[in-house]
Amino acid sequence: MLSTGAVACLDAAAIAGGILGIALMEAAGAAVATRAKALLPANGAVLALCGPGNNGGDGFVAARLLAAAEYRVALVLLGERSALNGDAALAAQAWTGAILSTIPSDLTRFDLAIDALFGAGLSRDIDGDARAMIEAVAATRMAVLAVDVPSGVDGDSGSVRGVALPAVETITFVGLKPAHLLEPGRGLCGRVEVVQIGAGPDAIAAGLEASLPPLHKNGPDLWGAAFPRLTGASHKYTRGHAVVLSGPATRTGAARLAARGALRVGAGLVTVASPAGALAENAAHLTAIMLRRCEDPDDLDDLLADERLNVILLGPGLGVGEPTRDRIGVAASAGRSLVLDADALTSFAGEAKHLAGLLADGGGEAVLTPHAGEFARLFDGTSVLRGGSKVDRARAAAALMKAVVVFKGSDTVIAHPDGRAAINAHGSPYLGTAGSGDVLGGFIAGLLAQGMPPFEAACTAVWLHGDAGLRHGPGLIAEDLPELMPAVLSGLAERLSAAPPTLAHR
Ligand SMILES: NC(=O)C1=CN([C@@H]2O[C@H](COP(=O)(O)OP(=O)(O)OC[C@H]3O[C@@H](n4cnc5c(N)ncnc54)[C@H](OP(=O)(O)O)[C@@H]3O)[C@@H](O)[C@H]2O)[C@@H](O)CC1
Ligand SMILES: Nc1ncnc2c1ncn2[C@@H]1O[C@H](COP(=O)(O)OP(=O)(O)O)[C@@H](O)[C@H]1O
Ligand SMILES: [K+]
Repeated sequence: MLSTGAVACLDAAAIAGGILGIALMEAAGAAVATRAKALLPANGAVLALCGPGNNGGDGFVAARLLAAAEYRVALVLLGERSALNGDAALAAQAWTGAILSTIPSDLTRFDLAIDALFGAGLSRDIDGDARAMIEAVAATRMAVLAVDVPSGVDGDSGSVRGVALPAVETITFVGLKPAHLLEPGRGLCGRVEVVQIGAGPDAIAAGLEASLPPLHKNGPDLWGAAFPRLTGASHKYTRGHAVVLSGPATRTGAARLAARGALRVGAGLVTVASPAGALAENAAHLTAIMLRRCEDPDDLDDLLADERLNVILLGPGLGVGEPTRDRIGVAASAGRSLVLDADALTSFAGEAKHLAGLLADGGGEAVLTPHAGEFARLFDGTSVLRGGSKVDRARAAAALMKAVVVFKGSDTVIAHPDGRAAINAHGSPYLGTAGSGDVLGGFIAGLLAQGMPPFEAACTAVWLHGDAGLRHGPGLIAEDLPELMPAVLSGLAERLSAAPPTLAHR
């Protein structure tokens, strides 16, 4: 993905490579016109809203092409025509129709608005004439086609600067920007289409270079190569052994949900480590998953004497306080891969640095999976909470913890301490149900158990979890998520064009 700042570098590299800026703008405007035609009735009426920069330039090009194709076009320019510069001025020169300085009073006659007010160059909150224009159009039922990003949406954070114009569709250029995936931007974009506008591979490489550290849209392209594959020689011990710590009696369900997730996603063995008082309750519900008594930190230490237990998940239903902190201390010092969720994170509220110290001392790899509330509690008092986008905050958290951070939500961000990050858009609101996050933690543990590196394991788990949510739809409860894995994993295997694991045994 590209940051908005990188767009200028990309343009400069394209121009240095012999492509004129106006050619890029013509291609961008042509793509907008093509999509507008698809949204418009024959001879439909278009309101083109053009801003003072190159986003407006794209709007002038689209307006010209639509007028030439016999659509009825009214064009409104924010600001003075004489104030237009560079390519936008050239695009305006080629427009021979009228330029209105205010929007027409009767907006009901328009079928579509092209929103070319502000794109990558939005630099402050919108007010005055621009705000009035946006509010007037937003108050109608007119469909809006946004150029690059809906005006008012900050391209890097997805936040709204004062006011934003919701779109049914957004056409962006060369690559996705963070605002297309981060809320509230994502919800304001409608359907997003990325179009190529003739910037060559060198220019795109320059844009990506300027966008470092890399930010990805989460999906199989990012982690498919690291996804575990079975061979005929695979057996349960090659698929890893995950341990999930259970809470006390009457609070054991979360751990079992996680354990079931770990097993279904492919861990060879899964053990629930349970306090004595909760053994009967856990035993009544577990079959393929093993059960061990684990009353105190010493029991956990004993359990971990078996080196084959390679991943430990702590947090779901575990309780907040000293006993949980002690168990985390033991688990961290065992040097295994850790997944810390829910109560494990809240037990270190305001003490993120202390937790980071424990993790560093143990030398194992860790994945932390806070939702927004847990994130705010854990990082209270640190610079992590100081502004920036959700990606910025996830990156800062990962750097502080020297661990992979999965900052959950409808726009889950996965961040690595080295700065690489991914935004997940593959999911469904039906995932917002009690215990859903516990299963996600289990998926991460199950993939770590199979040897995936933590960043890839976390990205994969988030995607699989989202895929399950999309497949199931209404009526989803957390128990369904592990049981959807056979279908989800078969679908993934097809996507990766790898034979489903069972074929390897034929
Ligand atoms: N390679 C690509 O991807 C290509 C990208 N292209 C297109 O270029 C677009 C980026 O163009 P851009 O850099 O000129 O910025 P843009 O969004 O037009 O806004 C800047 C203007 O808005 C003004 N302004 C800012 N905030 C304001 C506010 N709140 N209220 C009022 N005014 C405000 C700001 O004023 P200033 O801050 O300078 O006072 C300045 O005049 C990009 O989104 C894409 O559509 C294509 O043409 C082809 C190649
Ligand atoms: N609107 C949504 N779209 C996509 N995913 C969502 C949405 N709401 C919640 N989720 C996902 O559901 C999970 C909920 O986890 P969490 O808040 O920890 O719940 P719990 O503690 O009940 O298990 C997270 O993975 C989150 O990203
Ligand atoms: K726009």
